[in-house]
Amino acid sequence: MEQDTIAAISTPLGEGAIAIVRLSGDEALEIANHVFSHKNLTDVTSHTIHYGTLVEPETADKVEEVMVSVMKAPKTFTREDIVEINCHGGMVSVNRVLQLVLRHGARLAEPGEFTKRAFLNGRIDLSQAEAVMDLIRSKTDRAMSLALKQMDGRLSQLIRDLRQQLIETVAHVEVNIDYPEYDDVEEMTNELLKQRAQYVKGEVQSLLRTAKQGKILREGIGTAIIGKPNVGKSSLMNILAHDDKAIVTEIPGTTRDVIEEYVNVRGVPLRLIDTAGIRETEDIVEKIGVERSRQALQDADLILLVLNGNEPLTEEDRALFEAARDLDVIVIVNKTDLEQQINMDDVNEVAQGAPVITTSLIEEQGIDELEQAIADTFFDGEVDQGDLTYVSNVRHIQLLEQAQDALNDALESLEMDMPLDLVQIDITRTWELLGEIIGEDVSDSLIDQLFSQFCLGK
Ligand SMILES: Nc1nc2c(c(=O)[nH]1)N(C=O)[C@@H](CNc1ccc(C(=O)N[C@@H](CCC(=O)O)C(=O)O)cc1)CN2
Ligand SMILES: Nc1nc2c(ncn2[C@@H]2O[C@H](COP(=O)(O)OP(=O)(O)OP(=O)(O)O)[C@@H](O)[C@H]2O)c(=O)[nH]1
Ligand SMILES: [Mg+2]
Repeated sequence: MEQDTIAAISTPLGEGAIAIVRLSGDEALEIANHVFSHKNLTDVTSHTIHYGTLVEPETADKVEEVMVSVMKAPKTFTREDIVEINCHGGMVSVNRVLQLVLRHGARLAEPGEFTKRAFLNGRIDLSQAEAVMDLIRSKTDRAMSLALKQMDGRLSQLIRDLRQQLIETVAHVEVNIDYPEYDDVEEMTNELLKQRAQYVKGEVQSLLRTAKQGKILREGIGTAIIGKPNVGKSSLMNILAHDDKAIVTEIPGTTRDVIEEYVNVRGVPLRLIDTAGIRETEDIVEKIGVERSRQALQDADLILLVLNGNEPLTEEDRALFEAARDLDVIVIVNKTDLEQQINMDDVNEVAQGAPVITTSLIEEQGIDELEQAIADTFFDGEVDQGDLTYVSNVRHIQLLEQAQDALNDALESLEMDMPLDLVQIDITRTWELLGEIIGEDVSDSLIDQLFSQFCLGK
């Protein structure tokens, strides 16, 4: 495929030891060679790196001292010729190098265009390309492992197998209709279709079942720590994060704003949010903080509701339970090192079956039990089934749900002995929907939109 040569800065902008300007396309080598002195880059062995200087070709003015990697098609990231110029990391240096190659025949790449070329040139499919973006955005170990698996093409392979099954079924039905060998061909075909549709539906459903965990592994569980002022919310944040991120003092109303931190609890990634203690207040700053806490509570997947065991349960506490009513809640009765004033029967009653854990955060008591309760809530006690293929991408989940609907339509038509060509339409539709996950038959505008979400130089 004839492609113009693109260039971009592929490392983050800012000061660093080294920065990379990457070129991809038919003229990558020529362009780089044109501004490189010391050596002819067009006849070096592929996948080698070369020391030299970049110069302004007209004036021979030195622009930068660099290392240049040469990777010839097709065994490259884009399947095109790639040149990577390793220059000194600094805003001016790297921009100079980029400007130099742009002035000598390269075009500035769009966001995601390198990966888009890898897709268009068939090195990876769409779900693998999306995984590249997920990998870059990963904020937890788990999220990264998940992205890596998807880059491997696990999901793609599964989807391909299912599509193969569907297309074979369609072909089978055609043959049966066109060349009926037996008298009861209608019935047999009906039976075959039913079996296959059921099988594919089962696979689609089991993929969808991983979606909740996939989303969690990807984004982390939005976990809000709520409670009255001074009960120990920030102390809990710090203990789970193994870091003194939040300020802890004996003054109620210490936390004024929402503090966020990614933490890993027994393999469960949490996006932990420490909030301002919720109470009626006249202090303007605190008031805003309290409002944000209420918002955080709305957005959360899991609530850690902290109570002070050294005080009786108050109306304010009960109001918090009310606010968290329909969410996953873990109740923490803190400060067990002090005299117990709270009535545990009351707590268990308002908890309505939610786990209740007692802790002394100051003496680090009860932390294990709490961590276990968090893990249990989301993985039913078992952490990670390593070989599951997770779907975590919203686009994929939507397509799978639509495929499930189409399969249900097909099965319903079969149940009602509808004409087989009607069933075929639903099966073909399923085949198309699954194809969109891996990028077969997707429109240019969808492709543009997906890749534009990438960062520059990727
Ligand atoms: N300097 C640099 N480091 C980088 C990248 C890069 O583009 N440049 N990558 C950018 O994301 C990642 C590595 N990803 C890559 C993925 C595939 C191929 C590649 O050439 N694949 C060929 C053949 C590989 C071989 O077996 O030799 C292929 O699949 O055909 C290269 C890099 C991370 N590190
Ligand atoms: N005795 C005792 N004190 C604790 C315990 N946990 C926290 N504290 C103390 O309680 C006080 C308040 O703790 P924080 O973690 O700041 O409480 P908070 O809920 O974040 O408070 P606000 O941000 O003001 O809403 C501090 O003096 C902590 O040292 C505990 O288990 N036992
Ligand atoms: Mg606090």
